[in-house]
Amino acid sequence: MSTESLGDGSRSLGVLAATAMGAYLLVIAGATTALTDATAACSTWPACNGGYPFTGAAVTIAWTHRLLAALVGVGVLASAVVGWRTGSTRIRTALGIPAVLYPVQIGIGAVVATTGAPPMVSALHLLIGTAIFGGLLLGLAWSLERRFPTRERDEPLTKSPPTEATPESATPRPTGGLRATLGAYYSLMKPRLMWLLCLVAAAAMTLAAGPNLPVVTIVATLLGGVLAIGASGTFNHVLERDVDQRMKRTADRPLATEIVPVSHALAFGALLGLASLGTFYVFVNALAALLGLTAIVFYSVIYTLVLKPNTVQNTVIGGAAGALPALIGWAAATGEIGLPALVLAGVIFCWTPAHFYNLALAYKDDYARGGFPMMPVVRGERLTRKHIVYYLGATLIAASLLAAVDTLGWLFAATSVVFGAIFLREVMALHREQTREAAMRSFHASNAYLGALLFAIIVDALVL
Ligand code: HEM
Ligand SMILES: CC(C)=CCC/C(C)=C/CC/C(C)=C/COP(=O)(O)OP(=O)(O)O
Repeated sequence: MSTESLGDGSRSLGVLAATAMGAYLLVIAGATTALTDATAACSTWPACNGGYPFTGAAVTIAWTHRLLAALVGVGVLASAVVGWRTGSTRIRTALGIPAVLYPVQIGIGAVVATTGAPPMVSALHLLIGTAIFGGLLLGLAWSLERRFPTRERDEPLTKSPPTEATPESATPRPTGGLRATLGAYYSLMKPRLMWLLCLVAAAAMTLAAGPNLPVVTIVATLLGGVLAIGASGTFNHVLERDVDQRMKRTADRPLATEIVPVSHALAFGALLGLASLGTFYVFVNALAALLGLTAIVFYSVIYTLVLKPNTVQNTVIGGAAGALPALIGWAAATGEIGLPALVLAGVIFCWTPAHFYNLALAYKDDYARGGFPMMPVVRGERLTRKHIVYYLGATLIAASLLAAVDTLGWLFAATSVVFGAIFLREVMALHREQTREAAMRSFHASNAYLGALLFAIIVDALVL
């Protein structure tokens, strides 16, 4: 992580970030089967089976874990010193706790290595590792907040009265034509969301069934999902057509410009919804159809009508709808809902605010103009940036839990660490730069993190 360009105090932030990600690497590696196997191959401590040479992959993994643990230990000490120097009680506490827990963790690590890892001791090792990571991340979030206060006005805005807006692109009202009409119906389905939501369902199916799933189930689940997103996206356009006219980002949408009549859009949405549920019911199973219906109703009605205009927690609660494809994928493969599916849904749930709050920052004025109580609008930019760090941390912890409840391996762990570090780097840049461009980079890093993680799940479960 580049610390040179961060300016005064940036080296300290770099130390905190690198130590937090190092601690995370230890946690997620500890949760994977690769390290469990390695522990069995290396039953003496602190050196593995008398020291050199590194005989075989398992012993190499065990050695790497121990050497990395020593390195992170130095980082934890350095972080405690950094925290102490700030003079802030909460930063001192957040960064002091990892320093106190670290020797305990080393002792438990020795027990895990030498006694064949009884489940309770291994679980405690992971739990304390997570607490160390959590302390470091909180210390980082609070240090970032202190180091980079919001440059512009940051008083909470009240729900501002909507005002007229000119479309950002000043799009002339389309005059029709088959191409334009088809394009309008296509955009009603919110196609840009589809790849990632489909990847969620695909990852869940793969986790549940590995390569042993009939092609028809895979195709029907993804098709049913695409149609469900299309239906709920269309209903969302219908319900928000007035407010879309007032927001620059959305003023050129097909219902805001009236290129598509409301009645046609409603019929299109209903058709997509029926096609989705029919596909799920006929080619997959009744549970998948029920979950698909829940997702459509949640996004179109509960999120759009109830949550989005009325509560600052709209994104957090709304994340439950985005997490449903994880349950749909698992249900498609097994006919039930399993623990790994719930944990994967938890990953998506935690990730959603870390994903959307970047856009909420980038389009804060637009959301205020539309009268939506988005986090930066009602609670300010500083708090929103800090919450992005919190939810990023929660996402990483949820991903390590997924490694613990399922048999995921090194590719999954490495992807979460590498793309998590890239995401964290962009979130730190957002704190520093506080521009729309930085918020958009952080938004794209959020999508890259989840996309890569889901892809790694699929490859891990199918190939490795
Ligand atoms: C409350 C939940 C969520 C909110 C409020 C939200 C909000 C948004 C918004 C406003 C956009 C821009 C859309 C556009 O310009 O058309 C967007 C883009 C996107 N969202 Fe979300 N989102 C949420 C959850 C999710 C979930 C659960 C996923 C997938 C797992 C997801 C994946 C995407 C993708 C792939 C894009 C497009 C990115 C691009 O165009 O580069 N979102 N989101
Ligand atoms: C299977 C299925 C139906 C899944 C649905 C999953 C789901 C709810 C995804 C979340 C997508 C979402 C809320 C996007 C845009 O927000 P917005 O509508 O607030 O964005 P806008 O400001 O662009 O209108």
